[in-house]
Amino acid sequence: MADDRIITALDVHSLEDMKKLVETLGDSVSFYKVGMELFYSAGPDAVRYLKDQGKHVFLDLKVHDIPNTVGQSIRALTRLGADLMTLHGTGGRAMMEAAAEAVRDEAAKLNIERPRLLAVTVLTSIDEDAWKEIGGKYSIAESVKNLAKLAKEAGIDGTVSSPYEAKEIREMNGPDFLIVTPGIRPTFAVANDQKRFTTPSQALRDGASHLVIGRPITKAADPKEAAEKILAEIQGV
Ligand SMILES: O=C(O)c1cc(=O)[nH]c(=O)n1[C@@H]1O[C@H](COP(=O)(O)O)[C@@H](O)[C@H]1O
Repeated sequence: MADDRIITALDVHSLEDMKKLVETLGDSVSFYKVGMELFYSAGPDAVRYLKDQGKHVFLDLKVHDIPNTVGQSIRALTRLGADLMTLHGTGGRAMMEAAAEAVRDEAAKLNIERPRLLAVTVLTSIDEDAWKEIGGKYSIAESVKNLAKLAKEAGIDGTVSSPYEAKEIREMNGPDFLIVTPGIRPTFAVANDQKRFTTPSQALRDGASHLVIGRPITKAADPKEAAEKILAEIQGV
């Protein structure tokens, strides 16, 4: 049976491919991520289809702009009824505050459950060399911690970070803060472009509330079997 802590990333570029995967995975997955590839190809129908199937939806569009634009965009996205949505923490305090206010206000107007907002910190494909190259002054760990603190202060519900930073964020931001970690690789999978990654059970032990897993499931020869192996690994963690 599915586990809401596992979010499967539907990184495909058509509604048909998405539906095929969702059918294949059946009741082994209850939470899906719609990211840029699928949303830019299929639009809001992708979210609607998943909600109609009774699935939870993480709408990962990583919004990043000036506060007014972000607030209005988050307002529009709130109407789609996703459970989780992302914005970039590096957009700063005022941008995150605008988003936090917009999502609360719009959900109250529509009388719907409020989507939870997550601030993306430092992408899991970035290592220390790549971080320095783009001007990172502090270590990745310090920078992620700083963004997680700022996000909480701005009224954001959680962060997207690598599993490496989960423990410190959990200690700092408390038990209710959402810590969503991509960069998850079961022992049977290859790393691809991920640089800061660990296994599903280790990420949960370190304090992650949800794990985002894409290719280890979706590109597996048997996606349902891969999902079930992951579910077995995290049982009891
Ligand atoms: O926001 C995300 O979901 C995200 C943030 C991050 O730092 N790293 C990261 O890999 N992701 C997403 O998580 C998913 C990981 O996919 P796989 O590497 O195939 O498991 C992709 O959809 C990425 O867009």
